[in-house]
Amino acid sequence: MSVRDGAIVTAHLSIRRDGFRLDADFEVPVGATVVFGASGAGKSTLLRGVAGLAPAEGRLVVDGEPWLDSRRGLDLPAHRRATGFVFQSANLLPHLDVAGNLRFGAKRAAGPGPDWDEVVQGVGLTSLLDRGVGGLSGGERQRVALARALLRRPRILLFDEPLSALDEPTRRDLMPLLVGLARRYDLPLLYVTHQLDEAMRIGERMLWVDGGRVREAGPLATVTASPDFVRWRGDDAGVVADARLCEHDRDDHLSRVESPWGDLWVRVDPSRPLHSTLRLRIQARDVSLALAEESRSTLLNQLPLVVSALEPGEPGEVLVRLARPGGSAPDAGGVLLARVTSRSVRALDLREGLPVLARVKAVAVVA
Ligand SMILES: Nc1ncnc2c1ncn2[C@@H]1O[C@H](COP(=O)(O)OP(=O)(O)OP(=O)(O)O)[C@@H](O)[C@H]1O
Repeated sequence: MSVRDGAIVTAHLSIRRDGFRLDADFEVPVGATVVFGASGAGKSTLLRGVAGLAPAEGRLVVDGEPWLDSRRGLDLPAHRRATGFVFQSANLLPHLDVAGNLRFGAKRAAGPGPDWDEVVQGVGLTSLLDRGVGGLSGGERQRVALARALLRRPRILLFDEPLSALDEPTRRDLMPLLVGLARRYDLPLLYVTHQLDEAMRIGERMLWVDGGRVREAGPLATVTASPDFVRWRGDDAGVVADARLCEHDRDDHLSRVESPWGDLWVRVDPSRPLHSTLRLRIQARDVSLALAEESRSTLLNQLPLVVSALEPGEPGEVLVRLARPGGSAPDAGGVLLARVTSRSVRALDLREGLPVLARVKAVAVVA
């Protein structure tokens, strides 16, 4: 299937609830968009508005089909919107076995899409079809919910914290599956989470929802490096980027990757194939700055970069924004952040345009 470019979903949703109002304008392309924000920001409300599960006003077009247009009096009910919704709890029908639950989704298929065998195999349910759902593990239950959603042949996938009730190993297992499916079936996916680590692993793009509004939207690397987002995250602030695996040094158990910040040595599972893409995260607190390269250091990763901006951080701290010399705009995802003391800023006379050496103490391979 070809990957479609451009916005597949365009929305202006206005939803009023007791004491809360969501006013969300956004566009979503094919692939995984995380809907991220604090508890109570309106993430679930936004998802329910798209699904037709919360009464909304405004306009919503999904894959060329208007689902909501208040001015024309159009408001498709939930059962006529081709959504594949997966909630935190799988909501399976307890009196049916796995196959029965899947047939329930398939019966409501909204149009062309993947067939039974493909979904059952793809989601890893072949050996579970005859099992009653009562005895399934949490991860297995979510697999069934996912397959049921796909068999509905949706035009959009809507996942509301689908992994939050699961343990960490099961979450790790399921994450690539959840995200891979959006690409495999050429679908937009809106994925609600309030956990930054999950957002960083899952998302290609991010909608940052704050106080009932979409505060920022765009590629994950751009939104998470934006000054407001960085200020909001405080000590947790950092940057994320996709990098290419170039070389395994099996003697030293290190691998070289090409990242938008420059080449880095990281610890990577040696079975990962060369040229594959890794997602890296570097937290601002793990980057320090020096003016010239010392010949010896225990730090492996020292990147020659240029100061592009200085932003106030916590009292006595400054967030230094860094870019490749003569490199791309910050939007391109090549920005690195360093959290340093105001005293060090004065001591090194840090200022815009100054070449520095960014010493990276820790690089996390998040996906
Ligand atoms: N059915 C409802 N009736 C009235 N108010 C509601 C209803 N559902 C949600 N709200 C309110 O709307 C606001 C946004 O809730 P929502 O569940 O969308 O937030 P959220 O960002 O998904 O939060 P969380 O991460 O905690 O799930 C909250 O103040 C909530 O109390």
